[in-house]
Amino acid sequence: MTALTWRPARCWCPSLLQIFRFPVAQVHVGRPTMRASQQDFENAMNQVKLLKEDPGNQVKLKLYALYKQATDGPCNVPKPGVFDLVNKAKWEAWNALGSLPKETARQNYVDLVSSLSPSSQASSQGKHGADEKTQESKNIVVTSEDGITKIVFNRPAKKNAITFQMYQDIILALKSASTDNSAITVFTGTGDYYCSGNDLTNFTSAPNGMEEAARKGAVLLREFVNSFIDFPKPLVAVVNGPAVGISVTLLGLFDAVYASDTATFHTPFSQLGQTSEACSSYTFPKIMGPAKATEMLLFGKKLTAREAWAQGLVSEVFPESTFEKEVWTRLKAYAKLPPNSMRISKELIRKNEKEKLYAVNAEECTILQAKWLSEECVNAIMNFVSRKSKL
Ligand SMILES: CCCCCCCCCCCCC/C=C/C(=O)SCCNC(=O)CCNC(=O)[C@H](O)C(C)(C)COP(=O)(O)OP(=O)(O)OC[C@H]1O[C@@H](n2cnc3c(N)ncnc32)[C@H](O)[C@@H]1OP(=O)(O)O
Repeated sequence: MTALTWRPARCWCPSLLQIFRFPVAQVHVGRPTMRASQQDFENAMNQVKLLKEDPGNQVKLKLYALYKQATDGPCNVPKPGVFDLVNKAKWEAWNALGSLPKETARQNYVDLVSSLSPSSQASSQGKHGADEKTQESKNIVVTSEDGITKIVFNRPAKKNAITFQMYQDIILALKSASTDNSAITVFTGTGDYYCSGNDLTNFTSAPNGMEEAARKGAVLLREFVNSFIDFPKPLVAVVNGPAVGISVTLLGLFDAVYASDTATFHTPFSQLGQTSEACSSYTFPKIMGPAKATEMLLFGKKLTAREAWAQGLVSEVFPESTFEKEVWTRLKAYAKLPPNSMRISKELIRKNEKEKLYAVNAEECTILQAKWLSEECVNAIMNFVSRKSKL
């Protein structure tokens, strides 16, 4: 891809983007900030002018696109001619953001700029080899090679149950993967489970009281699910074993789901005194019809991999004996496809649903925040936590 000209001393303004020869930089996006204010945005624009090193083509296009989306909203200008490479690249980057809300674009701009600051780069330098781990957490392991960023649930002793920290690590991993130089992103699990869902002991640590824990949990869950709604690249689940709860409902926001024939899909929300999340109250009826969605989300029916495939939740089922080999061979081939075409086609599909998905996620989190404080939920959690002591 042609390089873009970088003039750190000059005022950073998208119209000054020229052509120059720099390798594409991998960007470690900093921990997500809360909603960015106009002042944060203006500070970030000034911070860009002070950058001493060229951040690479992809980052510059990302900055340009987020700046335009935050100031002008969705792309509203005609596409430049095929030979106008720089302006066409800028147009495509901006257009790929679709109907991303201005305030989200502003926040993402601030997050991206903050990750380019020297302190953030110092903490990430020297750690990101082509096939090395690109994330610190031991329970979420991120590697990147062959054009694939792999995000692994890595807590096999607890069936890959998701802790508070793991939610935050996944948000960070998706932000980083959205701007790295991989073509697709894949989730999978270590051990015999894909993921057993929310760590139910998350409910037992409420140092500032249950109401505060529930409020914080709802904020975390909403941001977590939004990071899947917003993810711009092809997102694939390699379901290597049983999947429970939120690891199942999130599949409705994935672009492809490949399952071993040992995988099962279980959403025991009613049994836990809880309700559906990750937009599944909208995506599951759309995917499998209301009757099948009810059996899963209300009645907690556990599906085999073949049943999940028949209901449209799973793209393809593979024999356990050949699962890993077949799936990774296929994904490495897919990762060689033109990334911009895949990204833009995904945006064409997703942009029609984004606003609806944001709204569904917000409503589900509000209802869950109340459910977590209900007697039904508290009793169910206590039963789980004390079940082994009753044996
Ligand atoms: C006050 C409000 C607080 C709010 C907090 C908010 C948090 C942030 C957002 C939350 C998002 C909510 C939306 C998500 C919903 C869900 O995901 S609901 C589904 C939750 N998961 C489950 O209900 C599964 C529970 N686990 C099991 O049923 C069984 O463990 C199993 C998965 C069927 C496996 O059984 P088995 O093969 O018999 O192995 P076990 O011995 O049971 O498990 C091995 C060890 O792993 C531990 N473990 C497994 N799953 C979980 C889990 N989900 N949470 C915590 N721990 C889990 C299990 O306890 C064993 O541990 P040890 O006993 O120490 O060996």
